[in-house]
Amino acid sequence: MIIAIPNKGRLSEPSLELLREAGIRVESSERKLIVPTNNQRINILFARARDIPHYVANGSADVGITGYDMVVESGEDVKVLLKLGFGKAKLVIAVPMNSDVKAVEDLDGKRIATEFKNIAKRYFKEKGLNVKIVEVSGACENAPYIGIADAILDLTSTGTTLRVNNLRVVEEVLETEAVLIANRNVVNEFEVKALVTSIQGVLNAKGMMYLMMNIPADILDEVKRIVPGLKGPTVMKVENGNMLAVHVVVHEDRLFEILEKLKKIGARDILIIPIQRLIY
Ligand SMILES: Nc1ncnc2c1ncn2[C@@H]1O[C@H](COP(=O)(O)OP(=O)(O)OP(=O)(O)O)[C@@H](O)[C@H]1O
Ligand SMILES: O=P(O)(O)OC[C@H]1O[C@H](OP(=O)(O)OP(=O)(O)O)[C@H](O)[C@@H]1O
Ligand SMILES: [Mg+2]
Repeated sequence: MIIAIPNKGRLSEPSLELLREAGIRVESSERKLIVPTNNQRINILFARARDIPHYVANGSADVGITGYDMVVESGEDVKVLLKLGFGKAKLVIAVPMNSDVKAVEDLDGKRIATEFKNIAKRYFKEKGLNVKIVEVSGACENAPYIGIADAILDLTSTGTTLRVNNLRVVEEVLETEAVLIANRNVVNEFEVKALVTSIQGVLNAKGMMYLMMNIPADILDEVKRIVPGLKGPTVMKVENGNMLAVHVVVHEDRLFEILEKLKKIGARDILIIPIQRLIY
């Protein structure tokens, strides 16, 4: 199986990291075209995020990681298998602060600079607006100031770039995040399914902790109220005395309040271990 992942840019490191967590490590550090992994049946194809939908659709790679925006822009017919939770951004239409444009409808007859010409064309066509698309390949925010466009269609996440360039959002067009995509002919293959299970297991486990503790048997009901767990806690008898060992999965965000409550009602020997994979 060949997995295409971005060779540069914002999605590159997080993609490698996610694969590492899912047990797939890239063997060679050189960024060759196709690189083997610790798994004999898996190779990595390093490519531009923008090209990955095409490579997956034509079978050069079986699966790939890229931005959902890139999938939509490419128009390729690939299967989106998983949302990956990183590379989150919004594709927005923005204009200079002092522009007269209040709503998208005011853009009729105007020029829009973007790296997303297909999405832009489709969007304005559906709205019945006649605009001129000015294609740029980056640093789109400059376009209104150098006089080549009246508005831009570009990605924003923290909003910093829009702010420092004195631009305001008129409309949100698309929400994007990194996705795992597959060629439609291979979605049912064992390796592809195994990859989905592995990555899903990693995503499910994010922030989840395995909590173990010893409790006096008579506080079990109270403990269950504090930590219900996935399907109720696992309860085991401790060999000596009237103690129980309780194991339960909790989200790390809840630990702050949970631990104090558990301690207060008599839980002790509390151990907390991060969970690497969680497959429901
Ligand atoms: N500000 C952002 N916040 C979060 N994700 C982003 C942001 N900008 C881009 N992305 C995501 O990362 C993907 C790749 O963007 P990136 O900037 O890394 O490469 P690029 O600009 O398309 O390529 P190039 O390196 O050729 O300029 C985008 O398609 C989008 O899905
Ligand atoms: O809301 P923010 O956090 O400021 O992010 C938005 C910026 O991020 C992306 O550019 P990138 O940094 O990838 O540079 P590029 O134009 O070279 O692709 C995007 O095109 C915006 O310019
Ligand atoms: Mg970019």
